[in-house]
Amino acid sequence: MSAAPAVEISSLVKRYGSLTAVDGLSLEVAAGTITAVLGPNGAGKTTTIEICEGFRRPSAGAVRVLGLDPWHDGARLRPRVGVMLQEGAGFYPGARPVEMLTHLARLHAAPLDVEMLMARLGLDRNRASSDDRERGDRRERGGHLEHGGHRERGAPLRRLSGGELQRVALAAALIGRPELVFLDEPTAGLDPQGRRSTWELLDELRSAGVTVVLTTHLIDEAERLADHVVVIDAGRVLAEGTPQELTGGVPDDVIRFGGPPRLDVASLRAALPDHASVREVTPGSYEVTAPVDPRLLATLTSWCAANDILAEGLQVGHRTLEDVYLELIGAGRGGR
Ligand SMILES: Nc1ncnc2c1ncn2[C@@H]1O[C@H](COP(=O)(O)OP(=O)(O)OP(=O)(O)O)[C@@H](O)[C@H]1O
Repeated sequence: MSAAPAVEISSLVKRYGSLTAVDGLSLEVAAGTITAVLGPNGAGKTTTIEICEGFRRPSAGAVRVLGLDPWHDGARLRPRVGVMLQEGAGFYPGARPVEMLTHLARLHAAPLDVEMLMARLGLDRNRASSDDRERGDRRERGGHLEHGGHRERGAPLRRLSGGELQRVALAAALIGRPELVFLDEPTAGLDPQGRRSTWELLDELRSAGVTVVLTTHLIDEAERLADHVVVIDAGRVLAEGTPQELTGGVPDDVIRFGGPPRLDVASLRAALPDHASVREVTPGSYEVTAPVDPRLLATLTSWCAANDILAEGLQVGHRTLEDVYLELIGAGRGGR
């Protein structure tokens, strides 16, 4: 398919005073795909996404979203794009989720059904939950129950848990049936079921042709969901590709094992072939990175035997996206 990219970012720069948060970043997001943007705190992910959403003005470079300039064409873009901000930023705290979503739905030409969306995101439970009743009862006993409606209509946003607010924020991004959604850490703080149902919903959106751009700190989320992963740090793209490309591009395999803390890794390193590297990842947890073959494994276990070390939980495995990510970030920081 040769559809135009949903998002095109070219040599983007964003400065906040003397700080350069985004430093010449270029990126394309193919229509109908899920792109995950990974990077450490302060890498420039939110800034980049907020520029795409039209909330921030670039210092330099060009951004096109659905073929439009988000800063100048915001009014044309807004009905076509869903935006999920962190922790429901900007919501009216006194509104109940159903009220807010119904209000947002009215602003769109062909919104999703509010009840259906709330049910899909587990927000219907909030509307008449035992907790809710308890809160209502408590207030009733105190003589402050507001026109008896609380039980029916659910708790206001200010009383929701962090995870519930996240779900409301996601619902708000999706209610208008957007062509493209930007999700800033959509599953941060969600329980495992919430994370799973969010992933299923995002899978369905992709099947329906919606383009999804999300930021996340959860590598497994990127691996599970994304067609395309972009790793950024210090406002630049360090690497990008499919999860398979990112993990498969490097031929090395990994052997992991446990033992006493502070083993002499230099001595182990010296016993192994030249191209192998050894590190103590956390105290007592070791990683040997090299193309693994039976001889390498035998050399490793012989070294352990000679040093009276029982290698616990010894495992041969391929590098995960997390391995690759940590190496990229480590290399980027080492080079600075
Ligand atoms: N409005 C602002 N004014 C000044 N500096 C800012 C502003 N917004 C962000 N920054 C700085 O820009 C850098 C990038 O921030 P950004 O929020 O884009 O990072 P991030 O990758 O989203 O981080 P996180 O994973 O912690 O959300 C940080 O150093 C941050 O402190």
